[in-house]
Amino acid sequence: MTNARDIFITEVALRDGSHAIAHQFTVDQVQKVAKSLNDAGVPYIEVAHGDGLSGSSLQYGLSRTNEMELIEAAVSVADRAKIAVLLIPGIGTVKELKEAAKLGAKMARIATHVTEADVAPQHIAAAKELGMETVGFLMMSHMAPVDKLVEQAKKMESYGADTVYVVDSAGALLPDQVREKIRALKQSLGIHIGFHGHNNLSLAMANSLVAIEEGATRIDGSVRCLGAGAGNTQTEVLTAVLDRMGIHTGIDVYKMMDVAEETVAPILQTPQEITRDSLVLGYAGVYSSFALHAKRAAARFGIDSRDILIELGKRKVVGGQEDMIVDVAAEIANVKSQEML
Ligand SMILES: CC[C@H](O)CC(=O)C(=O)O
Ligand SMILES: [Mn+2]
Repeated sequence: MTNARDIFITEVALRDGSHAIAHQFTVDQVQKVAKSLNDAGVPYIEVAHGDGLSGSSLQYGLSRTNEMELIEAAVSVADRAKIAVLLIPGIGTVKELKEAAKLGAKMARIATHVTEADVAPQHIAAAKELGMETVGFLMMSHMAPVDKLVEQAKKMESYGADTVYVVDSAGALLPDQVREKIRALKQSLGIHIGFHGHNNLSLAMANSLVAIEEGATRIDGSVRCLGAGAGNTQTEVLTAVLDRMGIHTGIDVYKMMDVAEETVAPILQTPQEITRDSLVLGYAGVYSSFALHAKRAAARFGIDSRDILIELGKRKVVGGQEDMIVDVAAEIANVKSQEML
């Protein structure tokens, strides 16, 4: 085994986990988590609102703390790790990207729906000009057949992305589907391939390992599963499993366990687990970040949140269409009240 990393893990709890705690991170929390991740040897730590730069809004959920303050706090303690930011074109703009870069963010992950890579070139180019490492992040990858995914990934490559990710936003992909997607990308592209899983069907670890088997070298994880829905591939577990497999991540297994137990667990009001809502996200193929919104809409209209999520899955709703959650809930409540007459 050499000292070089075989697999580069990006820790996403301080961005994807923002969904799970309704965007309530404080500077103190981010600083403590980022420092302990940095000290454990995690190479990339993503920090932003759950919906990426500029996501704080009534539609997506208001942040307790300005994300630029959070990024600055993370940068101030990361002397080894690079701080990454996520940007969904249209929610975030080049202006916020420049601000984040000025504060010291070194990686930009430009996220689009899996069929919409075309909206990314401007932001990828801007990130490159700012000297940032760039990632094309193809969300809701379960919604595209392999040839479509390859077409879109090639676009990301042509725009200058250093890496392209298969993003299982809904936690809906099965291992064989991950296998064929990553295999096809590996055969067709000359850049790094990454995988971002959600654990709604309890497959995030299996899917991450399959992705690695097929040649992915960039894998996302969230410590203590602090991510949307049931969370992501659990970073401390992934680190231990890869170590057992002789795959070098550069992360200290004991220190990573300590981050989970001592720094992140106390932040969670309830442990991240596969609840019936997160299970339905994976089962119906719905965005993991929709879970909290659906729960609130269900309470407001006195209906079962699973009915909302199943209907959203049928309608193939994509990220950015959060307003549909309340529409669907109102429709279901209306139908139910008609039935009771
Ligand atoms: C809404 C952005 C989303 O949370 C990005 C992501 O992590 C995913 O699609 O899984
Ligand atoms: Mn995610």
